[in-house]
Amino acid sequence: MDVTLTPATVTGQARAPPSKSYTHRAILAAGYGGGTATVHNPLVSADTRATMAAVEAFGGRVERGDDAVTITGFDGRPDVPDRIVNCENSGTTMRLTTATAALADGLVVLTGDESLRSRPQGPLLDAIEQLGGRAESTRANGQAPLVVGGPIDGGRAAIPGDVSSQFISALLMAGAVTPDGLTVDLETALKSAPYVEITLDVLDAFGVAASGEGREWSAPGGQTYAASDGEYRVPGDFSSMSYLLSAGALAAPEGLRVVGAEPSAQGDVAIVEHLQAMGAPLRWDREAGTIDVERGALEGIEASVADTPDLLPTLAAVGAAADGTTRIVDCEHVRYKETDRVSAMADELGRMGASVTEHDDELLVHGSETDLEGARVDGRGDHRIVMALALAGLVADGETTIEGAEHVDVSFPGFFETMAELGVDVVRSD
Ligand SMILES: O=C(O)C1=C[C@@H](OP(=O)(O)O)[C@@H](O)[C@H](O)C1
Ligand SMILES: C=C(OP(=O)(O)O)C(=O)O
Repeated sequence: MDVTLTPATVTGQARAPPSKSYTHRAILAAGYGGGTATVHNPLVSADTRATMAAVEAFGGRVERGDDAVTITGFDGRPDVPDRIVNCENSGTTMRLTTATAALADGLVVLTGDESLRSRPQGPLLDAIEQLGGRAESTRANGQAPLVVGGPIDGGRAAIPGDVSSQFISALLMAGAVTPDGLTVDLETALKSAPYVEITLDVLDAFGVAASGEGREWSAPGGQTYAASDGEYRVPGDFSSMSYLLSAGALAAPEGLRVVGAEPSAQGDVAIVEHLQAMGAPLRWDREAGTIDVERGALEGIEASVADTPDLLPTLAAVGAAADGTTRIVDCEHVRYKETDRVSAMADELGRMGASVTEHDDELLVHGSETDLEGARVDGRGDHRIVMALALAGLVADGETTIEGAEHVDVSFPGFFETMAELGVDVVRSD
């Protein structure tokens, strides 16, 4: 599906979708449990449905209700699935459940779509082998399809910290139910570190201890996952909110309110400070969970995405409409996502007339709203590229057509409906 946008102003109120990262972890944590847990306010999207299906494949039961998912877990001992585990487009699902597979007494086959089959899994496979499990890439290239099995008892594994934090999250989640517990030694400094904090936050809510700092992270073994009173509530998603808040900063002369913005461990709350630093009037009432933002005279900033890789497409798009240079640094790991997002944003914003310079670990966007021109752009089959290009389309001169707009279903299924409710003319075509 293509979506065509014309310049617009936005106003009114929008609800933040539930957090994708918290939802994945809550569903899998409940899956590791022995009893039943209800996850309230879950994100139901293509990626989280893949995690639900994986929990079912490992022997859990997942029932979807109104604004809740009820899960009966497999009690720390996953079945050997009678089917492949299809992680679709979701890196989080594949990494988290590859470690689950290492607990199975047999072999598990994990795969995904073309994008996921090109993303790095090698360090996690090596770690599982160090722990005595079997972990292979069928093409011997460190990518899915994967064949993984165990059961591992725990132990100690060394792994790089700068490819994906999901490897560490995965090993801690699985390590807690091993007999011996699991310690991860990082060979390089951790990137995307707040996502490991999200993991610890969810584990804590399920009564599971894990800890670490710097280069050593561990989960004692023999633990049981159980949510307090069998209930867990997912907070709002700040990566998804980054598009709504940026739409306000770019195009809401009368202001825009985002609700569902309660504080949590998400590193992507940094979008609030980035937009303020760029000059957008923005107020976050943490108690009420509301953020009010208005259009501002935006100027370029320097921002590190070491901890917040998913903000790169948003920052690049806003930077393209801000005056001066936006310098996005520490971004090499953003190349290992659904697509190489550094080069995708450089190319697609370039098609809209922006001047963008790409380096290995840095993206320089030389912005000016008056230079952006509507164009036909490729969403690269990547939800975040689609949503970021929609932001540029709000302020570009003329029509912007985004190809592959349906991919927003991965993390923010109602994105274009929300934009339309805020006043944007969204025209869909095949
Ligand atoms: O654990 C998670 O929920 C995520 C971790 C990050 O990936 P990396 O740790 O691979 O950078 C992030 O980009 C992804 O969208 C979600
Ligand atoms: C990279 C992302 O997710 P995942 O790694 O789960 O595919 C994302 O949501 O931007």
